[in-house]
Amino acid sequence: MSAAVLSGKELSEAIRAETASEAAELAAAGIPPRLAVVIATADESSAWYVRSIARAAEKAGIVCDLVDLGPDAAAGTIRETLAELSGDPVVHGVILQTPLPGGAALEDLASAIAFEKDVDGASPLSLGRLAAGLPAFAPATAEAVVALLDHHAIELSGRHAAVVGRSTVVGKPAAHLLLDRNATVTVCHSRTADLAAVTSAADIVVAAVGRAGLITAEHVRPGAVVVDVGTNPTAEGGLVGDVDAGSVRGRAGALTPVPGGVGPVTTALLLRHTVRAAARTGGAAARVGREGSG
Ligand SMILES: NC(=O)C1=CN([C@@H]2O[C@H](COP(=O)(O)OP(=O)(O)OC[C@H]3O[C@@H](n4cnc5c(N)ncnc54)[C@H](OP(=O)(O)O)[C@@H]3O)[C@@H](O)[C@H]2O)C=CC1
Ligand SMILES: Nc1nc(=O)c2c([nH]1)NC[C@@H]1CN(c3ccc(C(=O)N[C@@H](CCC(=O)O)C(=O)O)cc3)C=[N+]21
Repeated sequence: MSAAVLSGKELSEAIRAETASEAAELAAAGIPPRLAVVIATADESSAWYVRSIARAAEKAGIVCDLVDLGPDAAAGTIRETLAELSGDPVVHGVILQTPLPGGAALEDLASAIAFEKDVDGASPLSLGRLAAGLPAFAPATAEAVVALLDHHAIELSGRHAAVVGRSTVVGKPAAHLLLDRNATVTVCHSRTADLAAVTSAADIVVAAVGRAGLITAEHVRPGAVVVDVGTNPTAEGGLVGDVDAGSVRGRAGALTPVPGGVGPVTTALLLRHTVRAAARTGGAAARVGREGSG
């Protein structure tokens, strides 16, 4: 048996096409959607993401500003930059890349991102609302995990999902989204005593750790669905996941590839969020305009 390949290509292309047409409408209405990417890291997987965002934004007709503060930026500088972008009326979306310098916490700095511009759902307000089941942008990666499973018609309700990783960017929000879909969720992390025992009891394993090849066949129950979120740079200049695809492929029922799985869907959803954020400010401006002239 060889696991089915859960590609993100078709889904990401569909989201990008829809996003491009919404962006064109907004631009025609005088509201060109604009995303600011704040970078304070030399991390190679972040660099992959930033390149992917910039390329996809250009194709979708979204203006993308890369604000690179350097890997030694002080937390105060990052915070001020986020506050400034939040106050800039031509910017509709703001994302702060992780990891952050000097152990700064994303959830602390991201509180400087205005709620309506928090297109990667990183601020405590967005995350709190997500956990409470209230409307907010979900972190694009966590949303991509569920969107990719939905796209491939994988049932979530009543199934046991093990999420490996508990970051604010992926693990925790992915657990909330899966819970919202009536999965029974276990969250694992670096102190989990027997990782293989937990993950091999699950129907769905989501790996979001950042360690190449951590998840091997012994972590996976025969026929389980495995979602590989990891994007680990290789010495050859490529990307590999957290899943040892060579061994897991022969045991899992389905597996997302890296590259070409969760990554492209993440990028597409971030751009969709940006366009939706722009549409909302546009709607508000139009209302103000009507009220002003009426
Ligand atoms: N494809 C995509 O769209 C995206 C990919 N990524 C990639 O996903 C990966 C994870 O990213 P991110 O969540 O930001 O990373 P973080 O470093 O913030 O979090 C990693 C998590 O993995 C846990 N962990 C570390 N070692 C182990 C272990 N041996 N066993 C079990 N758990 C472990 C950590 O536990 P603890 O909390 O105890 O330290 C932590 O919760 C990275 O490769 C990143 O590049 C990220 C976002 C989007
Ligand atoms: N606040 C924050 N949110 C993140 O979501 C976040 C982050 N910080 N820091 C870095 C990691 C890493 N990450 C990736 C997303 C997509 C690809 C991606 O699109 N990869 C393509 C390959 C690259 C390409 O060909 O475009 C693929 O998997 O097919 C890679 C990496 C998001 N991250």
